[in-house]
Amino acid sequence: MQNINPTKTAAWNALEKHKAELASSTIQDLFQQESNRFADYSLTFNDEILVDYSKNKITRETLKLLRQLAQECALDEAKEAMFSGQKINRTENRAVLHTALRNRSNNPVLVDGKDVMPEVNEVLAKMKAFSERVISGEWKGYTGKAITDVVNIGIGGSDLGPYMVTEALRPYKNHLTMHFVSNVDGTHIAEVFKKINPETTLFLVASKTFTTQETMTNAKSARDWFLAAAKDEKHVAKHFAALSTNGTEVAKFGIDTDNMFGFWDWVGGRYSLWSAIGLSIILSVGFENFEALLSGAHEMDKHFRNTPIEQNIPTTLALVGLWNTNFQGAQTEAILPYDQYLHRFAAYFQQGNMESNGKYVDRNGNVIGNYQTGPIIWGEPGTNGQHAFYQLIHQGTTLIPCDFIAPAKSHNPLADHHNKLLSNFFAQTEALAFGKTKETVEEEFLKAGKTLEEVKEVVPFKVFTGDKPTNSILLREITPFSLGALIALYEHKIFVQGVIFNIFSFDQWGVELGKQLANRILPELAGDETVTGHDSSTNGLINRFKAWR
Ligand SMILES: O=P(O)(O)OC[C@H]1O[C@H](O)[C@H](O)[C@@H](O)[C@@H]1O
Repeated sequence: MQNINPTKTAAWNALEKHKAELASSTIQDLFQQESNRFADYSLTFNDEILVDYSKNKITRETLKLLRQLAQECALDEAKEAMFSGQKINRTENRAVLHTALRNRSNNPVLVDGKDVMPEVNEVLAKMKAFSERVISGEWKGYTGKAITDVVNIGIGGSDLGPYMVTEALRPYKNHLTMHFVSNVDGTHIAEVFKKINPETTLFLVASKTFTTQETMTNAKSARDWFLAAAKDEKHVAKHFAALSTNGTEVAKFGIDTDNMFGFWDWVGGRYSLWSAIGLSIILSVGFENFEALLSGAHEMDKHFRNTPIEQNIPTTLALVGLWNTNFQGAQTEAILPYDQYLHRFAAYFQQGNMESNGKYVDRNGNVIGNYQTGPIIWGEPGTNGQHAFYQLIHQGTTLIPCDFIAPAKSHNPLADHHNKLLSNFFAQTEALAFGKTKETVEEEFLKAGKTLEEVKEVVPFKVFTGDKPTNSILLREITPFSLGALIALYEHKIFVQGVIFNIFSFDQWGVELGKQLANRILPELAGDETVTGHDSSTNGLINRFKAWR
């Protein structure tokens, strides 16, 4: 992977000039100039996912220059470095191979000269056998009863991915009730304890490192709660499994390593739902559906690796996103799924994108001064968002590019709900792009029998400038396969942007300082003594906490 400052490329320079030339055009103008924008600026994956990026302020020239930028930043070489197991996570000296976890072709993938596929397949086979026993009821708890509830204890990548997918695939669910505990706030696990029975509950302790404070604290409380009922430590083996890379810590915690499902340091936490961390997904929807999820992602991996840049969906979305943040002034990106089952999708990619590309130091170790790296990611399912924050997207002073995502086919085709839902999706992207002029507002008033004199004060507030960029991602249906492909699409989008930003997308040093300071503060919270070792604000807060608790 080369270390190229994107702003030093010829393409970046040309994009700056091009941006100035386009400044006076609106998205509406571009639609008037090009009658076929939809056909020319949309791509289809596998006849299952349509990506329409026509409602962005881009032209053929914009795309040509953005593609040139990707080439000048050696994107193809970086892609091959990732897929072939090179240690592109240089600050941790690790390969980045979530693609190997879903490598359904089984072609060898080498890390340090060793093919990782046999181990990947071995863990998959172990998860299959285990999940079948639990789902069928053959696996019994300590009083001989079958498992009814599964509690995944994990945080960050060991929670967001499996939780998001489990929710997204609810239509494929079996009888097991799933719970996800992440927060170290005792409330989170205490509320789950109220709903479960120790005799019929299986705890999955999901942690890549098996040292994460929140997860280990929750796991210990789960164990204490379980033993309060089961009494005998030997019963732990029937009710606790570990999903981790750290066998030593798993054994120390007291979980039978027969019940451990391993993965490897070349799986990033936020890219780990495809690994043993996906066991809760398998328990919820069955192994076959998990395999279909892997297959969907694998198809997207092949598309990303092999499709020329002009038709390459993740690359195109990455380039359009980069254009919006670095040349159009956007700082955030909203992800707006018009599908209730995808209600954690934005939260999942908040970690995916912001932990990967929220970096201010480039691959040479220099502070980045003159371009933006990862955007702020946020979002909520439509139409809820429409009644909450869309006001600002339509009429605020900040530009917010949005991804609208929806399935054509609903899993719950109730009366006309789905047409209503989708009419909102289409209408929003139309409204954001084309707006509403002063003339139209006045015309509407005239039609309603008002005079222009009567309404002149209110007219400005009813004008929509439009010219707001959106991507529309329409899926035929949310299936395990299409969901796998959709997730992989976003993962690769993040990768492409990270390559061009010249940053390391697969480390996360930015989360460490807070943890370090919390470890220093924790013992200070124990006694009643006044704390004086920090700044006045931190001292003041700690001391008031001690007085009030
Ligand atoms: O899976 P674990 O080792 O418990 O890590 C859980 C999470 O914690 C860390 O702070 C990282 O920021 C995340 O990337 C990670 O997913």
